Order: sequence, then structure tokens, then C-alpha cells
Amino acid sequence: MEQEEGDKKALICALQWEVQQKAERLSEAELRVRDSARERVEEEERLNRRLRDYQRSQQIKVWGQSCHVPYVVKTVEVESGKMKAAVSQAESRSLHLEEQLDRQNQVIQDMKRQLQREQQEAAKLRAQVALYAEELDRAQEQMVQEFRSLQEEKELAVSEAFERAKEEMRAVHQSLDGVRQNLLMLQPALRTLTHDYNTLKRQVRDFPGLLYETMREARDEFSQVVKHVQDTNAELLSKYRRELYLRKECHNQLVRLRGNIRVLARVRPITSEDGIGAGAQNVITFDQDDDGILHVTHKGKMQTFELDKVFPPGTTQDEVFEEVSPLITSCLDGYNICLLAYGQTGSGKTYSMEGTVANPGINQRALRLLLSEVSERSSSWEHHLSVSMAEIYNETLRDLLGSDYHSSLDIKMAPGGAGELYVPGLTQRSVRNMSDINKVLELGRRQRATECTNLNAHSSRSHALLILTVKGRETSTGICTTGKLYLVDLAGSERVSRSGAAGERLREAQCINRSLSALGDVFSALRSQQAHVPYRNSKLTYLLQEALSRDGKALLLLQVSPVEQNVNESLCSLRFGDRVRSVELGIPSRKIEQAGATVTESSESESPSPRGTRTTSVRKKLPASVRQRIGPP
Ligand SMILES: Nc1ncnc2c1ncn2[C@@H]1O[C@H](COP(=O)(O)OP(=O)(O)OP(=O)(O)O)[C@@H](O)[C@H]1O
Repeated sequence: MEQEEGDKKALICALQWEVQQKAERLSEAELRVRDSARERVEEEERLNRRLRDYQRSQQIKVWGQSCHVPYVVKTVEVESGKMKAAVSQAESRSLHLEEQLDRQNQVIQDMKRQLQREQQEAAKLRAQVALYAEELDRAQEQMVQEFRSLQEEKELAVSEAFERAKEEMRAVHQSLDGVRQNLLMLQPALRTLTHDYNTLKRQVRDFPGLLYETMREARDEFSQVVKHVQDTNAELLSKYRRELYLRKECHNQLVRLRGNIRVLARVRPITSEDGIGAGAQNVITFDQDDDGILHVTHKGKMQTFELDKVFPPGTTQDEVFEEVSPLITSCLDGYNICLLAYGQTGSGKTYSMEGTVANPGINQRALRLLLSEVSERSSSWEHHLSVSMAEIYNETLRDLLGSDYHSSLDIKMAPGGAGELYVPGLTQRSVRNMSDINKVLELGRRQRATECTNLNAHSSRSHALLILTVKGRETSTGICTTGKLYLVDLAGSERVSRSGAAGERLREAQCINRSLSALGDVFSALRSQQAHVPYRNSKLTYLLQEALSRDGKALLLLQVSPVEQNVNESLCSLRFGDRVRSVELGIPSRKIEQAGATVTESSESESPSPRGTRTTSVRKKLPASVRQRIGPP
């Protein structure tokens, strides 16, 4: 309604404005008409005035001329020539004036016509003004009518709106009453809600305290549990370590009892020769709690190997030797022992066996240990220590201490039928002190160096053997023992395909492969307890027969490179070691000579003891805890 009213008011305003505009235009037109009428009147007056003036002047002229004519006529009569000219001149002038008069009359006629036109125009304008006035009156009339009808509409709309508002007001009052009723009904519920809200508010206020208290209690409980778990863990860990130690002890004793070949692994440090980049990344990790576990990560997979002992890269020559020394000293008791360093080229075999001048390896330390043991036992035993050095290159056995390096040596069965082997022509040098040892080792090294153009390459492709023979005689009983210790630095075990060897190198690689696979065959025959062990398939296994037989003791030292680029070779070496580890040589035995007779004696009845302090039973060597575990004999 209000909208309608507003619209109408706007319409009225617009109409009023239009009327006003038209009125202004009309008054302007009136003014213009009035001005032009005035102008015409003035112009008329001006023309009339000019006409009158002209007529008057013409009259005066005519009068002037008419007054002169008699005189002129007279004069013409007197002086006719002159007069005639003057008359004609006057006539022409009169003609001219008449023409002028005509023109003036013409002008007056024109002006009159123009005046008429102007008057007609003025009449037209006046009619138009009257028309405009009429139109204005009509517009005013219309406007008044419209205004009136708008006023009526407005009043009608206002009264309708008022009625509607009254209706709505009534409805609002009614709903207000309903709300009031509802409010009255809701009041008890609101009271309950307020009460609940207050209770909740109290609870929320108290909640942080309660939560803190609960959390403190939970934390206390949790720390108690954690402490308990930690204690239990520590206890379990110590039990685990104790168990591990016992297991190891049991295993070692079992190995000794069963005569298993012990397999150790030594991982060399990463050196500058390994280069840089992905190929030089370390792939080997160790178990903190078990020194016999080694993990190799290859192509994202971790492979675990269990060995008798694992030496991580930081292990010293001393620590390695300490582990192998019990085996070495047993050669003084008359056992045949063999220690083989196995691994790919550059994995550290020579480092472990020979070592450096400042940090000697197993070879020199073994000789030194045997010498000191010999001197310790000298009160009851006489010992004679002799050393041979040989190498097997392309299946040819050569003497490194003799005068003829190039002659090939044979391995033969010793006469006497005892099944002993010997190498005719192999030089044996007696050693009594460290100076002898150093001289012998130096001689062997020099011999090898002079005979081959590239010692390093040559040593990788040949097996180097240090053979110690220990003969002993117990002074009180006359019992004689002979023990042999073979310390072998094997040729590199890498695959031919990787080295890409050809020609002479290929022949060397094939020989190495043959002798190493012959070694593997011997181990697998021993493992499966076959009646025939193929020792004679290579010079190496044939020479080591006594130590690798069921009477001997053997130890395999796996040399492992820690870097990614050698991981395949490392895995091959470790798998080889894994297989060898399960080989049972049997209970080692020694040969003793007593009163001219040779007797074989197993370590179960080690008697007589060289020091007189040894127990006769291996079982007695076990720790009490281990003995308890394995039960009564
Ligand atoms: N435990 C170690 N500590 C420090 N350096 C080592 C160790 N083991 C090996 N090396 C170094 O690694 C390099 C290769 O070692 P080594 O010559 O003994 O290997 P190898 O297996 O005998 O090789 P090859 O079969 O060619 O004779 C040498 O420079 C050596 O000094």
C-alpha cells in the first residue's frame, strides 16, 4: 500500500514538474511573442517614420522644382541651349527620383507585406500561446484530477493497511497469550535445567583438578609399570645374555666334542680402495647381544648368518689371535690342525694371516705363541719346531724356502703304512727363537717376491701355506707326539665372470676355482659322512688331508668385505662358511709313540696331559652351569 502511495506521489511530482516545465516554456514563448510583436511594432513605426520623412522630402523637392520651373522656362527661353541641358538633366534627375520613389514605394510595399506577415506570425503565435494556455489549463486540470484520485487511493490504501495492521495486532496478541501460557508451563523445566546447568558448571570447574589428580595417579601407576617392565626387561636381558653365553659355551663344547669345524668371520674396514658412491656403502651390520650373528643387507633384504664368532671391522689382530690361539696350541699336543683364510681378493686374508710389520698376523703370532708354550713346557717336554713355506699356484706345489722355487713338488704317502703324507723335497727349517722365525718368514716372502713380477697379483691367485711341524717328547715317560699346523692364505674366491679373466688369468682362475671347489667337496663329503672323501682332487685338499680328516681340527676364517660392490662375493663366502660350519670332523685324535709303538688317542681321553694339569674329560672343561644343563654323563 505504502509502495503504491509512494509511486503515486512520485507520479504526481513528475506531472507537477512536467506542468511546471510546460508553464515555463509557455511563459518563455509568450515573452518571445511579446518581444517579436514589440519589435514588429517598432519596425513598423520606424518604416512609417521613414516613409513619412521620404514623402515629405519628396514633396519639398517637388515643391522646390515646381517653383524653379517658370524661372527655368524663362531661362530656357533666354538661354535655350543651357536650359535645355539643365531641363534634360532635371528630367533625368526627376526620372531618377521617380525611380527612386518607385523603389521606395516598392520597399514600402515589401515592408507592408512583411508587416503583414509579421502580424500573421504574431497572430499565429498568439493562437499558439492560447493553445499552450489551454493545454496548460488542461494539464493542470488533469493533474488536479490525478492528484485527487491519488489522494483517494492513498486514503483507501491507508485505511486498508490500518485494518490489516489491526488484524495482525490481534493475531500477535493471541500468539503472545499462547507464548505466555507456554512460558508459564516451561518455567519448572527451566528451573530443572538451570539446576542441571549449575551442577554441570560445578563439575566442569572441578574437572581440571580431578583430571590432574587422575592423570597424576595414572602417571604414577604408569611409571611404576614402566619401571617394573624396565626391571623385568633388564632382568630378561641379563638372563638372555647369560643364556646366550651358556648357549655359546655349550655350542663351543659341542663343537669340540663333535669335532665340528669352527667358522669365524672377519669383516674388514672400508678402505679408500673401495672408492666412493653407492658401491662403497656399508651393507653389513652386527648383533649387539650375539657376537656370532652378522646381517647382510642386499637389494633391500636383510640376510642373517650365524657363525661361531664374528669380528667387526674394529677388531684388532690381537683379538682375532686370542680366539684362534687354543686351536694353535693344541698342535703341541700332537694334533693336526688347519686354519684357512677364505674370501675374495682384497677381503683381508693376507692382512689376517701375515699382517704388517708393525701389526703382525696369525702366522707370526702362532709361531711366537708356540715358542713361548714350548719354553713353558720345557721342564717336562722336549719340543722341536720346524717350519715349511709353500705355495700352490696353478695346481703346482712350490717350495718357498728351498733353493729351487720352480720345481714342482709332489705329495706322497710316507712309507710305513701309517697313512701319513709327506712332501719330498719340501724344505723344513728349525726355529728356536723369534729371530729364526723372522728370518724364515722373511726368506719365504723374499722368495715369492723375486719369483713373481707382481707379488700382489700373484698372491691373490695362489694359496700360501705356512706349515709348522711340532715334535715333542715327554722326558719322564718318553712319549712322543707330532703335531702339524697348516696356516693357509687361500687364493681369492671371486667369480671368474666378475674379474673377466682371459688367457693366462683364466687358467689361473680355473685352477683356483677347481681347488676351492675341491675344498668344498671335501667338506660336503665330511658333512654327509661319506666313506670316501675326495681329498686327492686337488693339491690343496690332498696336502691338508691330515688336518681335514676326522682326526684333525680345522678352523675357517671367512674374510668379508663390508661394501655393496662386493656383496655377492661376501654372500657366497658366508654361505660357504654356513655349509662348512655343519661339518663334523669327529672327535680329534692324536698319534703318540710310546715304547716304539704308535697309539691313536682321542681328545676324550687326553692323557698324558702335557702340563699335567689338564683334565682327561672334555666334560670336565665345561662350566658347572653348562654341566648341570647337559645332565649327568
Ligand atoms: N682388518 C683390517 N684392518 C685394516 N686394514 C685391512 C684389514 N683387512 C684388510 N685390510 C686392508 O685391505 C687391503 C686388502 O687386504 P688383503 O691384501 O689382506 O686382502 P686379501 O684378501 O689377502 O687379498 P688377495 O687375495 O688379493 O691377497 C689391504 O690394504 C689391507 O691392509
